[in-house]
Amino acid sequence: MTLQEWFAMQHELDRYIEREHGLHGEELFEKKILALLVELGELANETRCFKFWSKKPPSSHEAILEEFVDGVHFILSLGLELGFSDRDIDLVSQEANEDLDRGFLKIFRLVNDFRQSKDAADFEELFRQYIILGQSLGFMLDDVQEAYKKKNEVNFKRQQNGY
Ligand SMILES: O=c1ccn([C@H]2C[C@H](O)[C@@H](COP(=O)(O)O)O2)c(=O)[nH]1
Repeated sequence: MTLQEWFAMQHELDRYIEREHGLHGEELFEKKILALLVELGELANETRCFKFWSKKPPSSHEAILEEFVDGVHFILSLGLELGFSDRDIDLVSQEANEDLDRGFLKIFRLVNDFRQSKDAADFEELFRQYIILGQSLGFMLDDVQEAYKKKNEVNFKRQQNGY
């Protein structure tokens, strides 16, 4: 899937949600920023990477991947809000974070930087670093795109079922 196809899938879902909830023209940027921060917290919780006080293991690889792609939805959606969907962002890298906690904290900071600046370069850096966080969790870009497609479909069904 190309990046343009990825944005197009998100665009369809966002438009469906907006129609379903009568939100056409509503300012959703800040809500989507908050939603992304919440998803990041949920993702960190599933990995349990920061829970030095607990011996419980992390959630399954699948559960963590599903949380991860929730975040991808909101990143794409934020890019669409600001008209960045035609940008050529190179998401392919071999990088991974050496320390997961710091990887998460970096994304929280990048989300806030992007919230303030609404700048294309900050958006691209956020998207790239989020993909690198995924690689640190063991997800290659292809896994992420496949899981995204599945969750996108689930999101449509949820809307159709009165979520
Ligand atoms: O405008 C929106 C609003 C929500 N979602 C998707 C992203 C996540 O996959 C899911 C979040 O749903 P919860 O399970 O957190 O309610 O909804 C979008 O793609 N676009």
